[in-house]
Amino acid sequence: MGEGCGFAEMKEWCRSIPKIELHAHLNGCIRDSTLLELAKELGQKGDIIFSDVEHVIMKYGRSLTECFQLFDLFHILATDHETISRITKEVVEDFAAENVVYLELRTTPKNNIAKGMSKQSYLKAVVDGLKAITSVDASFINFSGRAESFCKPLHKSGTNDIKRKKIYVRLLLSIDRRETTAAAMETVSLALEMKECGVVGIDLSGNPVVGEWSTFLPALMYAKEHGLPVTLHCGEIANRKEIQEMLDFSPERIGHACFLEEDDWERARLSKIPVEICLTSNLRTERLSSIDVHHFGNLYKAQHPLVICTDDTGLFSTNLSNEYYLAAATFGLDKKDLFYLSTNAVEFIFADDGVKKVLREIFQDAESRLAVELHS
Ligand SMILES: CNc1ncnc2c1ncn2[C@@H]1O[C@H](COP(=O)(O)O)[C@@H](O)[C@H]1O
Ligand SMILES: [Zn+2]
Repeated sequence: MGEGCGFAEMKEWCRSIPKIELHAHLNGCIRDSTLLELAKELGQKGDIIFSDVEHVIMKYGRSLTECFQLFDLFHILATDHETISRITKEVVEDFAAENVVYLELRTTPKNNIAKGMSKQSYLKAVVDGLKAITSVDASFINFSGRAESFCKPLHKSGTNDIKRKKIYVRLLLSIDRRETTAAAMETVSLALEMKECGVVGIDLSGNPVVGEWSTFLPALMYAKEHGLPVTLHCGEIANRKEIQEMLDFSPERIGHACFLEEDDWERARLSKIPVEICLTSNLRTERLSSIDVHHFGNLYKAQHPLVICTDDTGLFSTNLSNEYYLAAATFGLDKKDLFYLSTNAVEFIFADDGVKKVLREIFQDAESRLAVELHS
């Protein structure tokens, strides 16, 4: 960490600077308090045994396998449309509260016949959650399109209230590795239909030991052909063949990248593919022996395009400010380094140039405001 700067001061700096979050899964970011409340309700209905679930929710360390068991539980707790809207609203409010100015929130649209849910109605519930946000100014709509009326925000911000946090939110639709080619195609078609509601790209995620690359490729190619950017969970486990196939696909970004080998990195370096770095997630799921050997160190030194992200704030009890702090504390970054790391992330977002322009202005304003600290 930068010399002459105490822990508390650095933590406050990480919280106060504007930040960009590009890798956060909706259901992985549910507040513990909300999960407990939902679990209590289901416990009272006799659908689950609350004491068992409470123990699992409050547990600190989780293996990668346990994470996916836990997602199955989260999906039971947050199944209906109302709950999806509620968690969306809360997650955006939480990111805005720690000065995230642009959030690309990803989520897997789900078909659930028992709940009368289709992928489309799931996404509508997410958008309803965005519309319901009142405590911060959330901008999430591409106004140019035909779905405008469906997406109209319900609440307008008060123009005199200069203290209100502002956050741009865009959505990535995730394909779960358990899904079939047809289901993956359905997600990509939905993303194309819902572009005007702020959907800006596609993600491939889910348990990395499940599924085959060839199953998802047709849908991902379809996205590419229609100009929809793609980010892939790549190399979360050591699967050499799949990592190479993923790099052959040339996604717009990759997440994790824990198990790339030297020649994979050579390709990644040449193509300058931005990497979404999730330090706490990788540490907790034991993707590396200790944080100081994380590939962030070498990539940062090599000035490779990087963006610090959380992955699952709820699951890993973290937030974006904490991830910036962890990077500083582990790799000796100072205030200025962190600020420019955050600023550079603007260039890797999937939203259009109009949003990029606004974000660049937000960072320029912050740079002027923080000039003394940045240049001391
Ligand atoms: C820990 N590392 C990870 N690796 C791979 N996929 C992950 C993940 N963390 C989360 N997800 C993916 O996101 C889903 C939860 O959010 P949504 O239901 O989509 O909102 C999980 O079910 C999983 O598919
Ligand atoms: Zn992830």
